[in-house]
Amino acid sequence: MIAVRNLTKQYRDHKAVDNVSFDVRAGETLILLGTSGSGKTTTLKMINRLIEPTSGTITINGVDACKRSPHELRREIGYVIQETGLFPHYTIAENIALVPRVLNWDEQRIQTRVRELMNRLRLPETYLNAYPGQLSGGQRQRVGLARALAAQPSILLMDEPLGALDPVTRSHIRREFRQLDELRQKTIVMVTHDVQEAFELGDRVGLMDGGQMQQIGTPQDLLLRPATEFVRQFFADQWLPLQLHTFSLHDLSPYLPHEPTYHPETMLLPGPTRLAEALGHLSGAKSISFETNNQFVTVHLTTIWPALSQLLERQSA
Ligand SMILES: Nc1ncnc2c1ncn2[C@@H]1O[C@H](COP(=O)(O)OP(=O)(O)OP(=O)(O)O)[C@@H](O)[C@H]1O
Repeated sequence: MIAVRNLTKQYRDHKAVDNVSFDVRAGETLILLGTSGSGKTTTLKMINRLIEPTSGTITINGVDACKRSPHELRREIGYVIQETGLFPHYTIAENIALVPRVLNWDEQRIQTRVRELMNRLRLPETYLNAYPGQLSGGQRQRVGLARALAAQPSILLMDEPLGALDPVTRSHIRREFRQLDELRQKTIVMVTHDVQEAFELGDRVGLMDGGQMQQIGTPQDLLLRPATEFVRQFFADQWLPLQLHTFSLHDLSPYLPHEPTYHPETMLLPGPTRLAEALGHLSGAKSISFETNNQFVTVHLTTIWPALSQLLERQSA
């Protein structure tokens, strides 16, 4: 869907982005991760031509992005930024309706779409006529996302969309993002410097440094098969929490004692639930269960840690 080839952006004698190539498949979430100044935002902004590349190509659905009008391109690609970029003197409804109005949708269709998005993003309809200043940071962030989704773009670019929020709200909204059907079907490129966020939301992660792509792969690839010493070091101090975000209850299954009966009083979770989330549930319940290969597996606090240690040992062997 998006093919980036040998992309470079040069400012005087400094290469902000240096010969970067990657693909983003339809429906995939690719996270651009890296320290400050590593070239993530510049790469993202070249995709919708907010920044023009010095050299290299970007092809979107088989068409060279540089051969298209930037305005037309940006109408088709949703864009979410940290400060949300909401217009303070427009109501929430007017902010969300911005692109559909530019595209001349009829008023009834706009109203229906605005309400639909507000419902999906859990924004009460009483906020329709409120102004951005009357909302909390987390709510404004949801409005920013609703605005980017309004005209149903197939591609969404997000630059630190949760960067301005406190850690608790951030992790809450992150969970909501993952569960949102509207986002599941989108091709997403998202910039963050938060490693856990990258591992939680990314199908694949591209780690950048000094304008170059150091490695691109699944979270497991980066963690367990680092291409360079830089990649290994980058994740070293968060190795365990990242593993918990990488592996699911399914992955743990071979190392858990399989009890013959399913305890109906336990909390039932889907098998793909990541271990970090499963542990969160387990801390508030005696046990959790999940289904794998047509049988239920029950997990207790006393059985999860030995199983996890075996799983990690096997992975790093
Ligand atoms: N307009 C510009 N003129 C000159 N240098 C620039 C310009 N924009 C960005 N740079 C430089 O290019 C490099 C990459 O910047 P970029 O904003 O892409 O990094 P980033 O990884 O997104 O960082 P952050 O996480 O801090 O936003 C930085 O060294 C930055 O100073």
